[in-house]
Amino acid sequence: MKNLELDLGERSYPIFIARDLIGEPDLWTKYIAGKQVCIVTNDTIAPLYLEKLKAQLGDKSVCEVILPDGEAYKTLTTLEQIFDTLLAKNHNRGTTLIALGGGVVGDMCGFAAACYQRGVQFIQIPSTLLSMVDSSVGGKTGVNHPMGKNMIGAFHQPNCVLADLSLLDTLPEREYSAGMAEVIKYGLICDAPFFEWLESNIAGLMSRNTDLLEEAVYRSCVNKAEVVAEDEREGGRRAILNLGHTFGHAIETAEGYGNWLHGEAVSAGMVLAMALSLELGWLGADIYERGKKLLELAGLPISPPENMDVDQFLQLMGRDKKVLDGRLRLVLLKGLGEAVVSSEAPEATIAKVLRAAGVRA
Ligand SMILES: NC(=O)c1ccc[n+]([C@@H]2O[C@H](COP(=O)([O-])OP(=O)(O)OC[C@H]3O[C@@H](n4cnc5c(N)ncnc54)[C@H](O)[C@@H]3O)[C@@H](O)[C@H]2O)c1
Ligand SMILES: O=C(O)C(=O)C[C@@H](O)[C@H](O)[C@H](O)COP(=O)(O)O
Ligand SMILES: [Zn+2]
Repeated sequence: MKNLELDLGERSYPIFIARDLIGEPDLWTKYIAGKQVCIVTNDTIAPLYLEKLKAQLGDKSVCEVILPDGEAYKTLTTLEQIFDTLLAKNHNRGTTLIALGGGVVGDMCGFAAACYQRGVQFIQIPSTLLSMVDSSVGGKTGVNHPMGKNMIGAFHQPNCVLADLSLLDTLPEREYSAGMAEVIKYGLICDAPFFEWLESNIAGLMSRNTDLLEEAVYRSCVNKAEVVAEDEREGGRRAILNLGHTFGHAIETAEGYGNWLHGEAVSAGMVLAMALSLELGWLGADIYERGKKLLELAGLPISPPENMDVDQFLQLMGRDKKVLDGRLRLVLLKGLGEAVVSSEAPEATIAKVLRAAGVRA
């Protein structure tokens, strides 16, 4: 087992990473403060893991909310199901919510925890690679709006994160690849040795070798925890975690939530961000090629969708949460493991890079 702590003073919490962790209640149920527990999951994950989780909760008073599966349901409307159940079952401020699922369930459960009776505690049990390495850590919670990704949300940290790697045994290949996009992101933005380690081990990782997987999840969480500990609410450095996301969120919104998976859109977005960094003369062509190659070996798309045009891209990118005084701020690379947040890229250069990647003029 590998553990780490996200250091946020009195809101610090542990992240446990190993196989078969749900079955070790002594390790994690102490992070449930009171008697009441509400498990939030979805209709794909519930038949696989809900009973196993409930069996660990001994004398707790447990209820469950089973949401419809999919990014398209990451909405304010779906959230009402959680609030309706909590109220119907008389859950009070001492309740603890448990997110059992991927990033969609985690983001919604976390947001419900941030809002219910103005804030209750919650635990993250991530069940996808993406949620183990990224969304369960750091306290960003929220839902989408038809006009933009994650537009409504809150920062709300969990009490603990339980990354039980055995849950990944049932994860479909496409979803596993999507998670690899965020893993590779850490190498690109802040950890060149990790990027090189990923290059050397990508074949074993794609065949889900347990030791390699544990190491990749651990090193991803270490990187994320370090950035979040320094800048919890994205006043500055945390924005580097957004590499590829201004492009990627535009793709997800344009394509209809769920058609391009988040990790797929981020992969194509990171290639665009690297291409822009190259165009600005900030990044060597060798690093650009290595980044693209690694994403490809992870089974990820490296080009944006063919049906978008440049104006639509730029318009959607203009709604990004990092926009300041009407100017786009993009995460770009000045080298391997050296991300910067910059508003220096002229719109004409961004448009040129989009066209060069095959986006219609
Ligand atoms: N809060 C953050 O910091 C943060 C970070 C990254 C991404 N996100 C968000 O996370 C979401 C993407 O998360 P995701 O990639 O986990 O997608 P997801 O939650 O949609 O899960 C992917 C699919 O896999 C299924 N699934 C989950 N676990 C499974 C398992 N163990 N076995 C079989 N099937 C399983 C799900 O039901 C779903 O169909 C996006 O909404 C994205 O915006 C948030
Ligand atoms: O934790 C962060 O900070 C991130 O940016 C991680 C991203 O991978 C994640 O997709 C996040 O939800 C994006 O946040 P947003 O603020 O751009 O919506
Ligand atoms: Zn992301």
